[in-house]
Amino acid sequence: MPRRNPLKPRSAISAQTDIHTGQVIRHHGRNALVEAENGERLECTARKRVHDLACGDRVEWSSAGDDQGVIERVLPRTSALSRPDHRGRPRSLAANIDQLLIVIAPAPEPTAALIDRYLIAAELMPARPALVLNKTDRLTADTRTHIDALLAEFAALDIPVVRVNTREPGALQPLIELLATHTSILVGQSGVGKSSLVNTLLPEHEIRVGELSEASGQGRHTTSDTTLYHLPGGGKLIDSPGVRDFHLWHIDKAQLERGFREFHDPAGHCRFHNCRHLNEPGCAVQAAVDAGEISARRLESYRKLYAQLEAAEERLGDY
Ligand SMILES: Nc1nc2c(ncn2[C@@H]2O[C@H](COP(=O)(O)OP(=O)(O)OP(=O)(O)O)[C@@H](O)[C@H]2O)c(=O)[nH]1
Ligand SMILES: [Zn+2]
Repeated sequence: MPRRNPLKPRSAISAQTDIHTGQVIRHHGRNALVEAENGERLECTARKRVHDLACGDRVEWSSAGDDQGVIERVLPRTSALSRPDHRGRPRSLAANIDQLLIVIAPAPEPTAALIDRYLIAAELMPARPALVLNKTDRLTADTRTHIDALLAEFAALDIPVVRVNTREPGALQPLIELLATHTSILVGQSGVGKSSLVNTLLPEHEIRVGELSEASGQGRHTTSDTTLYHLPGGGKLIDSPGVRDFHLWHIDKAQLERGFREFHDPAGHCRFHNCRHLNEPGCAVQAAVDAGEISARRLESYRKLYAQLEAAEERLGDY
């Protein structure tokens, strides 16, 4: 057996050999519940050098006794969802999400412009967007026509669309299939049924299992904490009231254009390399609209958002 180097302190040896990976299920400040690779959960404290921990973060942790650990480092994220804190600085809410589910319902009446904004948010995270029409039991002859046209426009952009309701047994199946193999979040207007969907999708024990022990004091979970849940039908759901309320915060013009995925190809053929697709001659995005390849409404929506960004920039410039 090799002898331990007597000059090497014990702690340094363990720090080198006892590093594991895991995922943050829920956290409260520096206290986090981490799920290890083997599925076991342990309470961890993050080292001071670990900044901006978020639910869903993949971390390296070392053992600190029975069911206790120390978060040494956050591994690079594939995506992040952040929102401004009370001082306007961005704070990460959730990480490593790969699917943004935009929930709509016959009422409150959905608007295409709102969906456009969520699609920009998805593109920037980045995450795959999908549309979930909930409350299909509430469709009427009138609302059905409007909703069908709306969904068809987005389906034509290769955005997956499912139709569900929380009232009939089995009516969530298309959503369950969409959630499997992804780490998703649900977003949408107030009243579309996001809480009802989460409550129907998650078994009762999953809602409780993420709780941090009361013993750690600061680790007490509140219903507003962002939590990562394992879904019975496969896949993971990251959820909290803050995540459900998420909408687009400040973006710049380049980010705006990235959010309109069907513009990317034609934009490469505009006469001017810095074409804004507003009213420039030789604009290939406008030509694609004229040829019926891109929806005129989408270009109009982009131009409205562009004008809003411009106005916001001018206001800032006044200071
Ligand atoms: N008819 C019908 N009603 C539903 C369905 N899903 C949810 N609801 C009802 O719609 C209302 C709003 O549902 P919530 O789950 O609170 O909606 P939410 O999106 O979480 O709303 P906020 O918490 O305000 O963001 C409630 O009265 C639900 O019972 C459905 O599939 N069909
Ligand atoms: Zn152009």
